[in-house]
Amino acid sequence: MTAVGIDGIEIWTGKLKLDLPGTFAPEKGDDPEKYTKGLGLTNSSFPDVYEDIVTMGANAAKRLMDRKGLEPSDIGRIDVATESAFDHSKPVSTYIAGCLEQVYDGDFTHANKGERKFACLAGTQAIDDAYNWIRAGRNRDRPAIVITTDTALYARGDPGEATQGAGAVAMLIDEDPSIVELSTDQGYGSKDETDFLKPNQQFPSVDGKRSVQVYLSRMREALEDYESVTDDIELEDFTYAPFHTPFPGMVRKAALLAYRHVIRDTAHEDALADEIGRQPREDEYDDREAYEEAIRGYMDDLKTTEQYRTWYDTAVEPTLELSREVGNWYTSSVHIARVSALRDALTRDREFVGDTLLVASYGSGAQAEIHAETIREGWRAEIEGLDVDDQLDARYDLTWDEYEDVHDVHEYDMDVEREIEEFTQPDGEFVFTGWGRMNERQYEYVE
Ligand SMILES: CC(=O)SCCNC(=O)CCNC(=O)[C@H](O)C(C)(C)COP(=O)(O)OP(=O)(O)OC[C@H]1O[C@@H](n2cnc3c(N)ncnc32)[C@H](O)[C@@H]1OP(=O)(O)O
Repeated sequence: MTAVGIDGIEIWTGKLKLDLPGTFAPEKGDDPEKYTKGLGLTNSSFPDVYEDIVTMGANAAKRLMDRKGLEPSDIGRIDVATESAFDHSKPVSTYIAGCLEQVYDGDFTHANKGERKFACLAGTQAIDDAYNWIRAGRNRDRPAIVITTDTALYARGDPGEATQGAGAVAMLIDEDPSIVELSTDQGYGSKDETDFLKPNQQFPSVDGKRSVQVYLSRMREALEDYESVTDDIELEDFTYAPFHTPFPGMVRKAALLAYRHVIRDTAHEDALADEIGRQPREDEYDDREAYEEAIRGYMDDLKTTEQYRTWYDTAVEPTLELSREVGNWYTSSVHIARVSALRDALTRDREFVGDTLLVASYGSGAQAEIHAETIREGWRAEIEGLDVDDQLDARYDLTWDEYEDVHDVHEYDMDVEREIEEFTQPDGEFVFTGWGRMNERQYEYVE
């Protein structure tokens, strides 16, 4: 079977940043370590006044097409995954295609375009759609572009305000891919939940604490489902485990649960038995409460063991590197976790071809999905070509007052009467220019 997977990746970060321990924490009267140690975040990216989900997505896609030497007529499909769409009918992919057609010869007339929604999970689902379309032989040898793009903003004063972010990832899905091949095996955990939702509103209604529990429950179900269709998971089989990362502290919780689950009844559990005992089994306890208490005690001990720390520091911690610097990018979040892992492999000069990633995606509302990916021959050149560090370094560092202005500018229902100047100069990129006669958002390319 011909391999299908991710052939190219480009990232576009919002061009502003908010320093969480330095600027946000003092305003909120919080200890800065709540952000750096608790949530695990240093900065959040924000869009400048001329940026939005279309400009960020189009800018990432243009970089991808230029890098890969592609013209619009080469592309068979453009899918956008977002939970920040401003149009209930016209998909964001048409706006992005319209931007790209301003700068390339030819057009995307014969490309199938769409928009995928399932909170932060939608990007992974859009990759699935592209994969299935290629596997079904309907692609006429053409690749698909999948774009994940979000302005992850919460209402001012909501606890979620600490976990905002903005950015886009563009990925080329193709046969014989350069970066990773996707597995056919997948595990799902899915339930109707009301933990985080946006019923006809821009900012989420979110029950933050519950959303954390829902994430963990759906991930456990997805892992069990994945195990049911594959051989038992061996930790050694996966070099990295990129998770959906709303904030790194969330992944710290998920990774510990996953580790406990995977090592049960294995030599890893036996190896830890002298130090922290064996995992509590439910049938050893009189009631559920006592069992759960015992599990909590075991987990507290487990996370301090050298065995666990070594696995976490090698397979999980490196996937959090970009997230710490940019915050939650919703649909892009798991995809920047994968990029962080690949960048770590590059830094360590790993012999990486043929290694496997265990990729765990999640969307509120709620569904988790787990699959494996195998590293391909061309990964190194693709990752070396990314300029993420330059983009992060170039971000404008907002003061608190500027942050409030930027949040207001991007709130759809707020009429900002005062003129707010852009903080950065657009340079070789798409920008938002205003509204057209049918209330459509309009864009231009600035040289
Ligand atoms: C959108 C999705 O992807 S859904 C899945 C995740 N959900 C979200 O992202 C929802 C949006 N976010 C939120 O609602 C909020 O930001 C939350 C719920 C994540 C956190 O809310 P808060 O109540 O402000 O923070 P909280 O008091 O729980 O502190 C966060 C962490 O920092 C820790 N912390 C607090 N102060 C400190 C400190 N001074 N030093 C070290 N750690 C600290 C807390 O103990 C907690 O860690 P723990 O959960 O491991 O105990």
